[in-house]
Amino acid sequence: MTGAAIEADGLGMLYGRRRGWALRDCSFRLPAGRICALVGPNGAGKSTLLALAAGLLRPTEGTVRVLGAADPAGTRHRVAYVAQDKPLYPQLTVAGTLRAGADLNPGTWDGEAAGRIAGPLPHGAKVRSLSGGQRTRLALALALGKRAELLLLDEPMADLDPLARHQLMGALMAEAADHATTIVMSSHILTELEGACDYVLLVDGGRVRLGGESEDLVAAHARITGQVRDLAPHTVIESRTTGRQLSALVRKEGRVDDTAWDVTEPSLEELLLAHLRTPGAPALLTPSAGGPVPGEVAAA
Ligand SMILES: Nc1ncnc2c1ncn2[C@@H]1O[C@H](COP(=O)(O)OP(=O)(O)OP(=O)(O)O)[C@@H](O)[C@H]1O
Repeated sequence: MTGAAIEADGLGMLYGRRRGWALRDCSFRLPAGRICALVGPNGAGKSTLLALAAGLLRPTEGTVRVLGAADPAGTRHRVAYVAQDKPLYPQLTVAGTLRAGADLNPGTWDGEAAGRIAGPLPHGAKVRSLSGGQRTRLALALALGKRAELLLLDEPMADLDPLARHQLMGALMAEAADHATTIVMSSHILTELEGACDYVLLVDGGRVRLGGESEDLVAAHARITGQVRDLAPHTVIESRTTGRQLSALVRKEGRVDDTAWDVTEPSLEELLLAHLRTPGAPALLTPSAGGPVPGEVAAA
């Protein structure tokens, strides 16, 4: 098994007693080299999880190991974190910001990578005069220039125009492929993540609900349509009946009887939406994400 970029064990975060848990009982593993989509509704705990992994918050309970280190704060030089509000020094120019990136990362700074991302920006302009999307581009340029092993990106594409989004997503993918960089990217744009990410963590209500390779998570489910009948032994994530017709998304327990139903594979977006609509659906982690290895539970 490859090394883990992030390993969380019973991770919990309470900002204040009256606010309730932002994150609770989170245990999962993210193998190194993956491009992971971090999805979930507003307030699910995505930013909290990223800030814990970046070592900017200390967990209230449990642990999070990052690149093998027990204290994520001690591994910041190997991690680049782009927060949702893209904090930058407003009085610096674009060129000055890139120079600061080089000064702060001696020996590892990749000026060419940063330059490729920052290219379209007005280099003499002060950061405070940049639009939201331009600031995002600059923050991503700093993150890529750092040549980090792990990129933690909190809704990086939210304020980019579609062309910039497409281009920057391509640049991130190229970075990941060339340098085996692990990327964790939170986003609400499920269609965009589908083509780009090979790993998924779905967080809801402060807990990890789905975790693993996108392909394996999709393959563990089926969309079935046909005459209304008992769906056991499969776990129903959501279902709808119209007259005698049934349409359901199920988690497969063994083979689905395709003589009785039309069986198709759901898209990743369909799968995520179904789980978001059904907060009570049981959690599923694939073995690489720390879930049980098939057969092991029965043998135990
Ligand atoms: N600094 C903070 N102080 C107090 N509560 C906080 C703080 N940051 C987040 N929270 C609370 O923790 C919970 C999780 O918030 P978080 O920002 O991690 O969610 P999120 O999934 O990133 O949401 P969004 O998709 O809206 O960005 C929410 O209830 C939020 O109100």
